Amino acid sequence: MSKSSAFIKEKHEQTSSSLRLVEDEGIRKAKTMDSDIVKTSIKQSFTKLDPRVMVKNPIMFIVEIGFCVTLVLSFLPSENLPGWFNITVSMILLFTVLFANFAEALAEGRGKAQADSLKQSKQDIWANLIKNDKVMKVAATELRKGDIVVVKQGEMIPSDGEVIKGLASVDESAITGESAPVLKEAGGDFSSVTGGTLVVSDEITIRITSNPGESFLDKMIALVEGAKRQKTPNEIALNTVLFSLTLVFLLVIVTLPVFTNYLGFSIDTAVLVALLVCLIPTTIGGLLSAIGIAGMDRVTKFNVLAMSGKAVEAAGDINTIILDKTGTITFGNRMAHTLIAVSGETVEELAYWAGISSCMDETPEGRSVVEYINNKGWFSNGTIEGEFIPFKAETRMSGMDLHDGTKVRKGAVNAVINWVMQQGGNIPLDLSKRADLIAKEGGTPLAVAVNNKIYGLIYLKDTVKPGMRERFEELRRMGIKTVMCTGDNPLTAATIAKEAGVDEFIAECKPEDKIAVIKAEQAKGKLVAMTGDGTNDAPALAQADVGLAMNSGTSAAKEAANMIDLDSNPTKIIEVVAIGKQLLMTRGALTTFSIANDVAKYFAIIPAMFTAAIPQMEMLNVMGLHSPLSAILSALIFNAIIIPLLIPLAMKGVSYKPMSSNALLSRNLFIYGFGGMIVPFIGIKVIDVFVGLFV
Ligand SMILES: Nc1ncnc2c1ncn2[C@@H]1O[C@H](COP(=O)(O)OP(=O)(O)OP(=O)(O)O)[C@@H](O)[C@H]1O
Ligand SMILES: [K+]
Ligand SMILES: [Mg+2]
Repeated sequence: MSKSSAFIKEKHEQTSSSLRLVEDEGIRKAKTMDSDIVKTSIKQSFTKLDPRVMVKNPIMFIVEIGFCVTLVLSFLPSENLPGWFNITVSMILLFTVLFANFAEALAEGRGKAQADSLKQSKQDIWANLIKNDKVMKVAATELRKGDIVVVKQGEMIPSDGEVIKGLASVDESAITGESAPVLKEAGGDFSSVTGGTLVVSDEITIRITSNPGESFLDKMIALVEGAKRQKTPNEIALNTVLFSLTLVFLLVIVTLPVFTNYLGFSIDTAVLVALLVCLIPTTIGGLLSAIGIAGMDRVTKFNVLAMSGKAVEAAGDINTIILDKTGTITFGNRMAHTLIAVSGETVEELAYWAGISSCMDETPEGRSVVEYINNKGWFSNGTIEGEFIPFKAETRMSGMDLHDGTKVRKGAVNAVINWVMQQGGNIPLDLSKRADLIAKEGGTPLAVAVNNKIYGLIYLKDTVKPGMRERFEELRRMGIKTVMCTGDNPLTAATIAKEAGVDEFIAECKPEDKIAVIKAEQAKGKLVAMTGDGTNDAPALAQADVGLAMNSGTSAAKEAANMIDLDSNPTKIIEVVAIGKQLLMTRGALTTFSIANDVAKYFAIIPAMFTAAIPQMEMLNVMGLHSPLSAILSALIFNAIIIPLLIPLAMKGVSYKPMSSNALLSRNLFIYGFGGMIVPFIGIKVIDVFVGLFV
């Protein structure tokens, strides 16, 4: 095994333990950050009182108006109410709004802190720009798409790009927080590099792929800062429902005095305001945006960058996951393992042509072939004159057209058979039997042919990552179907699919087939996630509802996806799905809780409002509250303090265990619906005992 492949394998093996480490470190960092975040959040709670900001959250805006109205009233004489009542209501309302603002600021806080530390890694970087064969020192900020730069050991990579020459280990900890360096090499799926990361060994030539201000780091900063946070369609829909409900209550409250006047008594404005605030869904109104922000933040803590909240929510509803095989389910370092000659050809002859077909093939597969036969002493790069035919997912072959007219190809067995037959060649009788033996072991056979003759097979070996079976089992329990789509042959695909425990597989997939599979699922009304790393995965990543690209992958894949896993661990889609589900559930649970809460508040406020005029109403005072004024204040205070009490739940999310959606739904309805009715009865009663001491 070459140094680089051993390195990649070790890296993959570290992933699961490093995941845990990243989490621990996250907790430690979070502790030191927390008190700062709380301080700024308290400040923010006041600055967010600005009506121009508040109006974006209509429910809390109404509470703010209520605060203003009762504040003004407290300076005016009142007939029925004691002088302190208006100002007390006004202050409780002010705190209700402040608590909601605090929740939002707190949720935003961590991202802002993270953005600050990312900005620090965006210091001045110099680049060695290659122009007209000369090297020039320029500022990284002047680099444009298409520029070619050389980065040496100890230098920062000036901007995002694709390695076009060489191989180097790169420390990406500025972005991923992971200190072990990763290997970057030209060709294949490990070629993209990110600006702001450090080359720790060797030297690479890079083609820049982003213009100033559009780099990955820029996007990442904007993202964690929440600068461009947009409400998701789900959030907008829920907001609309909640606001409509609020308008209905507003209408009821505004028309109430008409009825009471008719009945011959009047209700004070402060009492009406209190009733309105208790009835409108302030709990969820105050926590809604915090829930969304915290959900995104949980994804980031797992080292996954989600480009939008919409993607995270979609992950929560995913029915099908499409995975590619190489580099996703397997380690992705398909390496030449053995050469097998067919129909009486010698291994040396096969090795010679395998070498010629691969000497310019910069893919990891191609390089591994050259390395393998070099190590055996079968081949040395002499002067081979010819035109290189690069590997394409469409042809599934690569090779050389030599200047003397000889055509050499290696590639997927079927592809090479077709190519040889087109030139009138014969297919060796023992070829398919030997290819099948390789495939049955989960290896990838590549046939090697020269003109119309097949010389034999290259056995490319790849290993399934450990723990896959358990991870896919977990997905099954969540009710999610897994489909492996691979460009490899059906037999290899079947072996790997069985070993990894995926539900279905599709072999000999070209990029457009991967899209077709996704579209077919989507047509059945399913939400589809796709994980991949290669350029050939990019169109499918874009088509999927959730596209998770590996950070190690090509920039095409990363551009197309709406999520990037900085640790390049494809099974992290499971965590993203769990976080998405948790986000949707948390929102649902707190909405249920918020609306169920109102029931208890009716029983507190309504009898209190009417007992003076209609003594029989006292019957409804089931809670035995001290006095009408104490009842109203207690309900209002409960309504306010339930917001900060629920902040931890909004931020952490309700607990999630893999089970069917129906089971989850009834469990949550019970806890948050039933609990939402019981808790305020107790809460209001307890508060009333205290308030009753004064009122
Ligand atoms: N460098 C190469 N030269 C020739 N043939 C290759 C080369 N690399 C891969 N192949 C052949 O082409 C097939 C498709 O490869 P490709 O990388 O497109 O698969 P893929 O669609 O990415 O599949 P996977 O899901 O396994 O990642 C391989 O199974 C192999 O037979
Ligand atoms: K309320
Ligand atoms: Mg691939």
